[in-house]
Amino acid sequence: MLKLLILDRDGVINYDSDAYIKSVAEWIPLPGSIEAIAQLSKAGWTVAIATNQSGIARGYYDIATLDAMHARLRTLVAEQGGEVGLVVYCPHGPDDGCDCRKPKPGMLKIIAEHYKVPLAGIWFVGDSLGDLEAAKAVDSQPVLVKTGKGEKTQAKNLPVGTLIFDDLAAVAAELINN
Ligand SMILES: O=P(O)(O)OC[C@@H](O)[C@H]1O[C@@H](OP(=O)(O)O)[C@@H](O)[C@@H](O)[C@@H]1O
Ligand SMILES: [Mg+2]
Ligand SMILES: [Zn+2]
Repeated sequence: MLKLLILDRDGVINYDSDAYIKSVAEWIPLPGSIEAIAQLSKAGWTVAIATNQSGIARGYYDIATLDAMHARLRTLVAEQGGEVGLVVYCPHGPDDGCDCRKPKPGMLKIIAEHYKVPLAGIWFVGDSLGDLEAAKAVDSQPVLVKTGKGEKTQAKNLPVGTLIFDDLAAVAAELINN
């Protein structure tokens, strides 16, 4: 079966900001994250992304800018010999009542349907409680990294069974070496 790993974006792949990531210039990879995605990809993993982007609804940046950030991500990973799979984002605001904004699992379902794999047990790596709750809602494996908002999230009431790693590089090492 396909080896699928789903990642949150801000705070897992790139630095996050309470002021949102509003431009390609503000989209800065966390240390080791690009290499981790490339190594996973080269080890046969399909790496997809599920990211809340309420900054679109808030008017902080547009879809073209968001797409440019993801093009940058794909270029950087390709330079390391890897590739990025499906990127799904929720452009809505907290009050829009959509089905895709985490902690709802809508984006995870879209990714699973795209790759025709069940979500049960699939690792979803995030830095926010909503990421972990989205995973739990569809019986995926919640995985917390301590980057981004992760250390603050770790102090909260985490879903039972949440795995905790320092960063994405540590998650990649675990998956590749075990
Ligand atoms: O971590 P992912 O899902 O990739 O993206 C998170 C971002 O969309 C932004 O989400 C916002 O939350 P609100 O959407 O305003 O509740 C804030 O937490 C920002 O700091 C953060 O940059
Ligand atoms: Mg995040
Ligand atoms: Zn949405």
